[in-house]
Amino acid sequence: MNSILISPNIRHPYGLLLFVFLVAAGLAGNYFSFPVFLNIDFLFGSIFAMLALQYFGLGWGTLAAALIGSYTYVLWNHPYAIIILGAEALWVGVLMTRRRVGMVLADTLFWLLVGMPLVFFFYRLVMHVPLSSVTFLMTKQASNGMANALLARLIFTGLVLGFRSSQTSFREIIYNLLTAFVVFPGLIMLAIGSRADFAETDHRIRASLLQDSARLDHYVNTWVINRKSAVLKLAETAAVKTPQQMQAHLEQAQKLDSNFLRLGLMDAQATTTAYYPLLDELGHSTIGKNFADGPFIPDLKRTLQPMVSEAIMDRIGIARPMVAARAPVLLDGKYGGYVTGILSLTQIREQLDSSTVGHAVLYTLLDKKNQVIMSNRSDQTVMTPFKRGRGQLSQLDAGISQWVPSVAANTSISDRWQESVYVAQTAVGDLAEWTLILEQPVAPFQKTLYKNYSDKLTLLFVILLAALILAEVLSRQIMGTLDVLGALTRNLPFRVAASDNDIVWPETAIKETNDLIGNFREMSKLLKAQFDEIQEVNETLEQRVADQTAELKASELHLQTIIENEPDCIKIIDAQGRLLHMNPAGLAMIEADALAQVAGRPVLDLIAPEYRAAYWDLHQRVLAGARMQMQFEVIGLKGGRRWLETHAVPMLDHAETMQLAVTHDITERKQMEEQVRQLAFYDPLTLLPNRRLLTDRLGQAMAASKRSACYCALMILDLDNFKPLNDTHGHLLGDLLLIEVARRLTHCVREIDTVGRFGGDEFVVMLSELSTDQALSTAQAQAVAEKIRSSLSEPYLITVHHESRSDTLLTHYCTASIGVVIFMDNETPQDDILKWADAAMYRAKKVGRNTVRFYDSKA
Ligand SMILES: Nc1nc2c(ncn2[C@@H]2O[C@H](COP(=O)(O)OP(=O)(O)OP(=O)(O)O)[C@@H](O)[C@H]2O)c(=O)[nH]1
Repeated sequence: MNSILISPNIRHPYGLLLFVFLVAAGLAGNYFSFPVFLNIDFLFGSIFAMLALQYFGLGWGTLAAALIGSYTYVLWNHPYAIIILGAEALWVGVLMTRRRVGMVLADTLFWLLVGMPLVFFFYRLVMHVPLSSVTFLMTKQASNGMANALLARLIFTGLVLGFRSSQTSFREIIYNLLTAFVVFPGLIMLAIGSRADFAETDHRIRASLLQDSARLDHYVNTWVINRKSAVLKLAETAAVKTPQQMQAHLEQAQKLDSNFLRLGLMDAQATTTAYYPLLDELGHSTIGKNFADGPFIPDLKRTLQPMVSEAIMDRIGIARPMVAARAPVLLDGKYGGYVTGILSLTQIREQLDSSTVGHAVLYTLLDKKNQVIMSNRSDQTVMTPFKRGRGQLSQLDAGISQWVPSVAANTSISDRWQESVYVAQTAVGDLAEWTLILEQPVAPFQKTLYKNYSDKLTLLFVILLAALILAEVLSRQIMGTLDVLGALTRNLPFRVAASDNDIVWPETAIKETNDLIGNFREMSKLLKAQFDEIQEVNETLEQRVADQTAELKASELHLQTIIENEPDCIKIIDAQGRLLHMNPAGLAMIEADALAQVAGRPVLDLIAPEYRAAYWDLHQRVLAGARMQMQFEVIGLKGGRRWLETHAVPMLDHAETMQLAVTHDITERKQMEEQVRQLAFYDPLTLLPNRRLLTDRLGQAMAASKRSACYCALMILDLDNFKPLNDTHGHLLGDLLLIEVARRLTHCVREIDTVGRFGGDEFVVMLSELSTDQALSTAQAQAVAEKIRSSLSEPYLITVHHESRSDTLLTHYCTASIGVVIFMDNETPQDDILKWADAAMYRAKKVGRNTVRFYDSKA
C-alpha cells in the first residue's frame, strides 16, 4: 500500500476531545450491539478503536482500543476482550506504520495469526468452553473484527477523500471495496439467516416439547386409568366372591397385566385374605398379613373411591419406586375391605425413555409431594424432592418456560445458554396427581447452530481471503505498471538529461495505462531533444561567459592598474562615512603607508576640524544622489596638512549607496595663489601692504569712520637722506634698513592700524577709530607720529657681509619726515587725503626733516 495515513494528531486543538469522543462512541458501539442468536452479538466498538488508531497513531490508538474493550469486562466479567482488542490495534498499527501494510490486510493477518489463537486460548484453555462453541466464537469474532476494521477504514478514507486534505492509494480503495462487497452482504445475510434459523429452531424445540408432553401425558393418564379400572373391577368381583375364588382372579389379573407386581384382597380389618403371589421374595406366605396401619385406610373408608398411592420404595424385593392402586370392596354399600394392586412403573419408564431418547429430552415424573418418581436426569434421586439447583425459570408461553441456571460470573454467554433448558411441566396421572416435567436442553441445538454458523463464517472468511488475493492480483495488474511508471517518471527530466534514452518503459495489456506510457515515452523524447538543444546553447553561453569573464578580468586589471597609478586619490566611503578603499596616491596624501592603517576608520578623522561639518554635509548630499565638489584641508597621520580638492559622486554597491571620490592635491596651487596674493597686495621686501592694499584699507577706514563718527589719521613717512646709504653700502644694505624701518613702524601702532610701503623709502601709517573729537584725535595722531619719528631716529645696527673678509657691524643714523592728515567720513576723495598727507610730509622735509607736520589747508 502506498498511502497509509496514520498520524499522531493528539496535539491538535480538539485532539483530546476527539479522542474522548471516539472512546465514548466505542463504548456505546459495544453497548448497542447487534444480536445474532443465543445472545451472541456483533459489537461495533472496535470501529472507533480503529478510527482512533488511524487518527492518533499507535500509542493512543492502542489505549483507545483497551478502553473500549473494558466495556466487555463489565459485560462478561473477563478481561479477554481488552487484551484481544488492544492487541488488534497494536498489531494493525505496527503493520501499518512499520511495514506499510493496509489496515484491512493487517487486520485479516491479525485474526488469522493472533486473534483466533487468542480466542481459542482464552475460551477453550482457560474457560473450558466446548470446542464447537470455541470454533464458532473464533470465526464470529474474526469476522466481526475484520468487518469493523473495514468499516473504520472506509469511513476514514472516505473522510480523507471528502476533505481532500491528503491522498489515499487506489490499490487500497480496490482492496477495501472488493472486501466490503464480500464481507458486508455476507455478514448481513448470515446475521439475518441466523436469526431466522434460531427462531425456527426455537419454535421447533417448543413444538416438539409440547407434542411430547401431550403424548406422554395421555399415556400416563391412560396407564393410571387402566390400572385403576382393573383394581375397581377386582373390588367389585370381590364383593360377590369368596377370597378363595378371588385368589384365582387375582392371579389371572396379574397375568393379564404385567404392570401389577402383586395383587391382594384385604378384609375390613386390612388382613390379606387373597394375594398373588402367595409367597413373597423371602418365601413367606402373603396371606394373613395385616396392613391396618396403612395411612390410606381412613381415606378409603371415607371416600369409598379407588385411589392411587404416593410413590413408595418397594418394601419387598429390589428397592424401586412403585405405587399401589386401591379400590374399596363395598358390601351392601359399606366398606368391607379393599383390593390393592402394587404397580411397577417400569412400563411408564420405558415409554418415557423411548419417547425421549431421540432428541435428548430430559423427563422427570414427580408425585404429588414433588418427590421424584423417575427421571433420566442423572442429578435426581428417586424419592427425594425434585431439585434443579440455582437458576431462573421464566415463562415463555403457554406450557413452556425456560430455565437458565445461575453460573459462575465469568462463564461465557455460550456456556450459560448451553446449560439452559426449555421446560414443559404438566399434571398427569389422574388420581395420582403426578407432575411430568419434560426438559429440552439447548446444548445440542446450540451445537448444531454453532457448527452451522462456524461453517458459514469459515466459508465467508475463505471468500474474504480469496477477495483479498483477487484484490492484490487486480491491483498488481492495474497498479503494478502504474507503480513502475511512477518510479520511472520520478525526476524524469533528470533521468532524461542523464541517460541516452535508455529508459525501459513497461508494457501492459491495459489500454489506458499503455496510452499513458506512450505519452510519457513521447514526452521524454521531446525532453531529451530540448535538453540537448539547451545543452548546446548552454555550452555556447558558457564559452561566451568565460570569454567575457576573461575580458572583464583584463579590464579590471587595467582599471586596477590605472587606479593604483593614478596620481589623484581615488577613494570609496560607505554610508556611515568609513573609508573602505583608497589608492596609493590617496594614502600618500594622508601620510599612510598601507590601506590597513586607515581602512574602516571614519574619514572625518583625517579632515581638518574646520572643514568637518562641511565635508559631512557633502557626504550626505552625495548619498542622496548629488555630484559634489569641495576644497578642504586634511591632516595626515604624521600631522602634515594638505589642501585637497575632491569630486564626489554616489556609487551603488549591493543596494547600498556609497561615495566615490577623486581627490586632487592642490597644496602647491594654494601656495602659489597665496604668493600671487602676496605679490599683488604686499611689498615683497618688507611684507607690508602695498599701495593697492593700503588704498583699499583707506576706503574701508573711511566707511567705518562714517559709521562710528570717529576720526582717522593718515601719515606719509619718507626717510631722510636714504640715498647716501645705498650709494655708499649698496642696495642690499638699504634693503636691510628698510626692513628694520618696517618692523619699528609695526611696533609703534595698534593691531587695527595699518602700516604700508608705497615704494622707495616712503611708508604710510593709517590710524583708525581715534576719537569723535577732532582735537583729541589730532593729539592722539600727534603722539603716535612722534613715537614713530622717535623710534625711527634710533640708530640702526646693520651687519655688513663681505666676500673676502668677515662681517662688520655698521651703525647708521636715519630719520624720517612725517606728514599727517586727520579725516573723517568718506566724503573727501582718497586722492585728496593722500595728496594732503604728502603735502604735509613735504612741508616736514622742508622745515628740516626728522619732524612731524600736520596738513594745514591754509598753508
Ligand atoms: N636700497 C634701496 N634703495 C632704494 C629703493 N627704492 C628707492 N631707493 C633709493 O632711495 C633713494 C631715494 O632717494 P631720495 O628720497 O630721492 O633722496 P634722499 O637721499 O632720501 O633725500 P631726501 O628724501 O630729500 O631726504 C634713491 O637713491 C633710490 O635709488 C629700494 O627698494 N632699496
